[in-house]
Amino acid sequence: MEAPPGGVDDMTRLSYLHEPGVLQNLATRYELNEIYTYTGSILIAVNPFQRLPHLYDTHMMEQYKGADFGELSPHVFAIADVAYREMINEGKNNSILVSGESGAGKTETTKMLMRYLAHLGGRSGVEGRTVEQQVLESNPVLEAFGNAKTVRNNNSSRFGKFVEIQFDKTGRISGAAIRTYLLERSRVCQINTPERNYHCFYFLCAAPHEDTQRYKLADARSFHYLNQSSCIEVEGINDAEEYLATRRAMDIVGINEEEQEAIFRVVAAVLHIGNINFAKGKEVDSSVIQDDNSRFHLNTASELLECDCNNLEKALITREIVTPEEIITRTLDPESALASRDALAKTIYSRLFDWIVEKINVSIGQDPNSKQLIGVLDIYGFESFKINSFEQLCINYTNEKLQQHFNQHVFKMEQEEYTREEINWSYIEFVDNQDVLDLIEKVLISSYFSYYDRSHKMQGSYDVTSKAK
Ligand SMILES: Nc1ncnc2c1ncn2[C@@H]1O[C@H](COP(=O)(O)OP(=O)(O)OP(=O)(O)O)[C@@H](O)[C@H]1O
Repeated sequence: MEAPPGGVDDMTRLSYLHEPGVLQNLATRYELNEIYTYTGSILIAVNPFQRLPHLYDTHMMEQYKGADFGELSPHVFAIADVAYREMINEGKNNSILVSGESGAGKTETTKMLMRYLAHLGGRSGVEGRTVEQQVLESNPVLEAFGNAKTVRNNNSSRFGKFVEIQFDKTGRISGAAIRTYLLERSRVCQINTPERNYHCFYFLCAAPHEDTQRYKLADARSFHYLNQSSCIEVEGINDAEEYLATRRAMDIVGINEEEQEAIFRVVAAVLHIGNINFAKGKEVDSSVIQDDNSRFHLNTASELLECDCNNLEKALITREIVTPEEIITRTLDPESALASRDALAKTIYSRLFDWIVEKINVSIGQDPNSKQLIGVLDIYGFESFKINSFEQLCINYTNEKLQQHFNQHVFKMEQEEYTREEINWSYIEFVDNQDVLDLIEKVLISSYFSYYDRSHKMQGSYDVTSKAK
């Protein structure tokens, strides 16, 4: 049977279900501005790289509300609608997994899903900060601190996110929780052209003068953590406007003025920390603050962090080694002091990010009585660069794990359907990635336990119960 000229909207209807056929079908539909296509109950979205407002307006939302799956053209709203109706009618909790490589459109898709769920479960006519409004406004805040310009995407999320939306008995949104995973910490200290560091650094450098003065900030180009890349400005992002927009979004999610001040103080402190340099000290393998300029940044960082300047200096140029008998303080050579400076900056920044997420969660509030929820998982896709680090290992392992879950779920579903319809079926061949998972899980888990054993024996506190924990 010939494929229709406009392609098919469900790829299970393709006569030949192989890679060229799938790609051809997606390309044909894309040419006609049809960015969504089903494969059974899965939705494939092809990034349009242009705003298509008619696809997501209220009129469109209303059309998909309660419509049978497959009755209308494939759409992300249809997926959310199924999840919502199953929850209401069958009391089933559902999670929607949004996956794909960087720049594929996961975050945009997640936003559309949340907007639709907010439309279904929102309270019309309620003034002020509603839960759904807070959930939606958490996006710009999280994006300011967790997104950056990368080679592939000007607004790339550098963390994974699971949003759990809770509903009350009547199907209204009653609470929400945001969990984030694995923020890319290395970006805080190391970037290459044409990428940027996290947006918030540039937003803050472009803030109104009285703000930059308060944090003793100058042009973004004067900070080491930003000027390692020649990319400072991004087309389509107005950093000064985004700074104000981020502040407004913070107001909505319940981060008050004082807390906002504290957050931006920490952001500025990280920039100042990055400009502290070291020279060789008099002793062997020791270092000192390099010059007046570095001392200015050290003093400013300690002022902003409200910590003692001498202690901060000591923390950067020495290392404490804790042994069972005593604490040994060792001086660091300039190279090690730089590594210790960067480690401090990364830790402060990632803790700030976690604090912001926690703050948003407290402010949105969870509904302890909610028995019904829909989760949306926006997780980074596979990554493979010229040089890959531990972060890529974790990201790719997560994806392999999700792939395994997906295989099991889809094949189980298929097999149940065949049994239900009394169709004779034989085992379906598929690429099973269990070997990859075993390689990582068995090696990592066993080495974790052997490390655990050794470290506890060393401290003399090893016992079977603590191992079991
Ligand atoms: N449905 C859409 N409509 C219009 N533009 C879109 C859509 N989906 C994606 N885009 C465009 O593509 C860009 C990248 O999308 P998005 O940030 O969602 O990708 P991602 O898969 O989340 O990437 P990363 O993993 O790097 O965070 C968006 O900034 C937007 O310009």
